[in-house]
Amino acid sequence: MAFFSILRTLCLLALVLVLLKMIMFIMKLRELRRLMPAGPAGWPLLGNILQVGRLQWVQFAKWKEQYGPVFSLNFAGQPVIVLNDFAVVAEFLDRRSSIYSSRPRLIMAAEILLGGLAFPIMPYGDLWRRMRRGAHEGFVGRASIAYQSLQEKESVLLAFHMLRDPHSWDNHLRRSSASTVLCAVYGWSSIDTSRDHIVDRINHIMHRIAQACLPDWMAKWKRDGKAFFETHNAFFEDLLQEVDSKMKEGTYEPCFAANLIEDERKRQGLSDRELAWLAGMMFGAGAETTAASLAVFILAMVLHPSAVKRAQAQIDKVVGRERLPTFADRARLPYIDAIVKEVLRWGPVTPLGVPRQSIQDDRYEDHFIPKGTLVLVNIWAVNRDPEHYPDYADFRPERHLDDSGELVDPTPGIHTQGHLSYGAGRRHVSISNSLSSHLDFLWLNTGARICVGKDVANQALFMDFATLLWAFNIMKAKDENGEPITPSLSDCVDEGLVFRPVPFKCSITPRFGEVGDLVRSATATYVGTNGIASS
Ligand code: HEM
Repeated sequence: MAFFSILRTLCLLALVLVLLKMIMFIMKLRELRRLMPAGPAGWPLLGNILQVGRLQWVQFAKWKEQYGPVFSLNFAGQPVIVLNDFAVVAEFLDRRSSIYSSRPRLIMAAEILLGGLAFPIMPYGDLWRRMRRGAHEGFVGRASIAYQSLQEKESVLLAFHMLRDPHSWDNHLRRSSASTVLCAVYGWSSIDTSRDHIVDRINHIMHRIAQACLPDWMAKWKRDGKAFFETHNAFFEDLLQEVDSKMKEGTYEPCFAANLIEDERKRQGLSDRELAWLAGMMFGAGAETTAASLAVFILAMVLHPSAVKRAQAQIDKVVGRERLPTFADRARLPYIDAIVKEVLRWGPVTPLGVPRQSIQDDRYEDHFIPKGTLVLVNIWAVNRDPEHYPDYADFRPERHLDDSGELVDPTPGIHTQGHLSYGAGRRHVSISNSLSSHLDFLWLNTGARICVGKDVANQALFMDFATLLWAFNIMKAKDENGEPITPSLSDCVDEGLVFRPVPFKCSITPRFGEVGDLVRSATATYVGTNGIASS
């Protein structure tokens, strides 16, 4: 009897202690929120987690109206700040980049399941710096030009598949983006269905990585533990090994992986395992983002026939109707580059970017921001910053052009991209490409987290947009009564970190009689008449 009464007293004591600890924790959090930038009040333990909803960026934009461009949240004890306009992004991610360039440390997800080798979500540190340098040398500035012939070829193949089966346009965009990045990384010739399982597998890994940004208790798969890492590690190592063997036989195609193997072995910078993951992550980060931006382009063209008309007039003048566009036409097709910028601004496919985490205590105006704060950049809201885009809801490529039709930056002094869809991470001023790329390299010491694939992505989007607009009319589909179907502007599909428009019907038809022959003969010069990759 006495034993049970002691046990009961001990249990009660333990309960009181737990309650006391919880109360102290809640009070500490309250005090912290009081010092941090103002933000919405939340529930006692869960904080604001249940208030954000599916389209978090839209809710964040509403809170911006109430609390200003920087506000704080509490995600079950994790302090968070959200940045919502260009000025605060420049303040935190450019001027204070040495504090705000890291990523949250996700022990179970990033370190155990992904072996600490997933570069896009890796906290700032020596391995990130070495991998970023490898990626930078392979993709940024002048290095991106090496991929232009591959991108021209993939655009022709994309047009070929569109011509054959326009209804499956979304599949063609996905195949084309996957193919472009895989060929750039591993030196393959254009992919066909036999490589689909590889694309599926890398996409599967990237979806897991996207979930890695969730707290451990929200993702059941994290319990799979080390087996996940071992399986996928072997997969990435095999892909790199294939390139290495071809290099030894002298049968390889120049590509990012081959350059990495050659340079890093000389420099002893990255181990074979690290190289294998770096190459795999470039595909993972680049393919779905580009494919989703292509889908936003189709949506924008369907909804804005005047932009299609103006683009096609410029293409007809510069390229004519006897050949397909190439990169040699780019300087004389500023309207197409303006469409690239406007598609990325208007429909950012990573509306909240990739989360950052601060690495030391900081002060902003009168507020305190503790070390370890999660930093979310509301790219969607920044791209609608009314100070730079008064008519932000409209799709208007002209905003990126001056009166003579040449490209200008609608966000002068802040960002040369004209939008924030590639993230941020170093001050962008108007400087030449090579100087910019040199500065990016120096910036590695303080953190240059902006998308490392942005130059390659801009090129791919330019070439695909120019080719599709040269070849096709892209319009609303009609329903059974002959009425045009207007696709939804706001619905989107959540693919982890990437959001794309919900699938919609549209009409993609050749613009003039010779398109079919010209596209078929261009395709044949690349892959031969019998060897055309099928989707
Ligand atoms: C339209 C296409 C693309 C979009 C919208 C996009 C967007 C982004 C964004 C928002 C970030 C986070 C930047 C930050 O934290 O500030 C990022 C990072 C990254 N992107 Fe892209 N991206 C695109 C294409 C590509 C391509 C084609 C590649 C590679 C070939 C690539 C490779 C990466 C990598 C490796 C990172 C991580 C960089 C780091 O953490 O240091 N991306 N991208």
